[in-house]
Amino acid sequence: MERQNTAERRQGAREEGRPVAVRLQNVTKRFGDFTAVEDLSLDIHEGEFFSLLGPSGCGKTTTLRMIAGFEEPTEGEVVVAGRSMRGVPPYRRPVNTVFQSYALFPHLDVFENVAFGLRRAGVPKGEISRRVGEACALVKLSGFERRKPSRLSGGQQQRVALARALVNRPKVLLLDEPLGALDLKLRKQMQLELKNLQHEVGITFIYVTHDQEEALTMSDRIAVMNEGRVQQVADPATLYELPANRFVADFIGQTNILEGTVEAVEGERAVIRTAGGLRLEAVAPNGFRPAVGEAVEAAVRPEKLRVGEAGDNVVAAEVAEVVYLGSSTQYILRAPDGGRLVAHRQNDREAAALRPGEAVSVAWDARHCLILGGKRG
Ligand SMILES: Nc1ncnc2c1ncn2[C@@H]1O[C@H](COP(=O)(O)OP(=O)(O)OP(=O)(O)O)[C@@H](O)[C@H]1O
Repeated sequence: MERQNTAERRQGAREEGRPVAVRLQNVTKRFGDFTAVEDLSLDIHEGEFFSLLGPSGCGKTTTLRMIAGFEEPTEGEVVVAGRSMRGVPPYRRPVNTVFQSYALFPHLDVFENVAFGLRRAGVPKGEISRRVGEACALVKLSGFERRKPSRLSGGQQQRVALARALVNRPKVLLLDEPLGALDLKLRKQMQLELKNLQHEVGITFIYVTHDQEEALTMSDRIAVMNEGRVQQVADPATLYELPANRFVADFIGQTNILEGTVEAVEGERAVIRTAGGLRLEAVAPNGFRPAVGEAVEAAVRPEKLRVGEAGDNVVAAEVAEVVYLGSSTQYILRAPDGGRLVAHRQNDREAAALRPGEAVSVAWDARHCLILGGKRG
């Protein structure tokens, strides 16, 4: 817990000075006796690309719907641009939502789909024309204004949905898995486009996804959620390099978890003994200090494991499985204590591939082996 707070403080320093666009203050949402979101507090800043990331059912969409006004918190407060949103209906909030299902009007062309809200609001014709033109240009749909949605690709339809949300000039854009219906290649392309677009318009984006790679690619900061609770809020590199707990370490990327008992502690460094008798050096960053005798878990990323090289921790292992991944090869290794380790090695022409059954040594540095705060959670 202490580590999480330190990471948040560090983040806070970087975001300081930027006004808060959306503040969630001790927000809880219950459906009957089920708690979907529990005591959630977050500040999202103006111009930030902020993602809510977590597995299915962790409460991301419910959080977004409370900001949009489709749900009211059971407890706590949603504040947008300094104003409490309690009792404010969705259409009066300075936010707009883009959903995974684009919900375009099939009988209207691109221009009219984008213009729809402006017409209803009685915006003068000349201004509608100008603003729709600008919004279409932003999402690279100039020239498509007279096409019907049925004659657009999935990616283009999603761009229409974006243009429609941006044309009202919201302070905050809420995006609920907006790329979920696209194939992988288009999805990757749209991730970069969305990030560029956000940079260009400077609007706060709050993005919901269960895809960690997507969140890492696009976000300034990410809140990782599980079972209705925020686990850690940090920028992508901090989440990856300094996960606050086992859930975050497992959810963001791949990781090896080593269980052991603390034998010695000196400053940030600690020595752990695994149940199978391996002696490992590790670090406990961010002020967290394990006690001697404490049962802990430590995490080390597969790409930090070096096969056949030296390091602070060197373990004799046997290659159990070799998985070719294109740019890298994944080695599943059996350690002498019976543990399983995953190592990644970049492929290059010189390095001969290892074979199952081969005996190897595997090494990693103590600074890459992070103690996660034990089994207290
Ligand atoms: N109206 C509702 N009534 C009862 N339970 C609900 C309601 N809305 C959501 N829930 C429950 O709250 C939990 C969180 O749902 P939510 O949709 O916020 O999750 P999520 O993280 O967005 O998941 P997904 O990625 O699957 O959309 C789920 O267990 C869900 O079943």
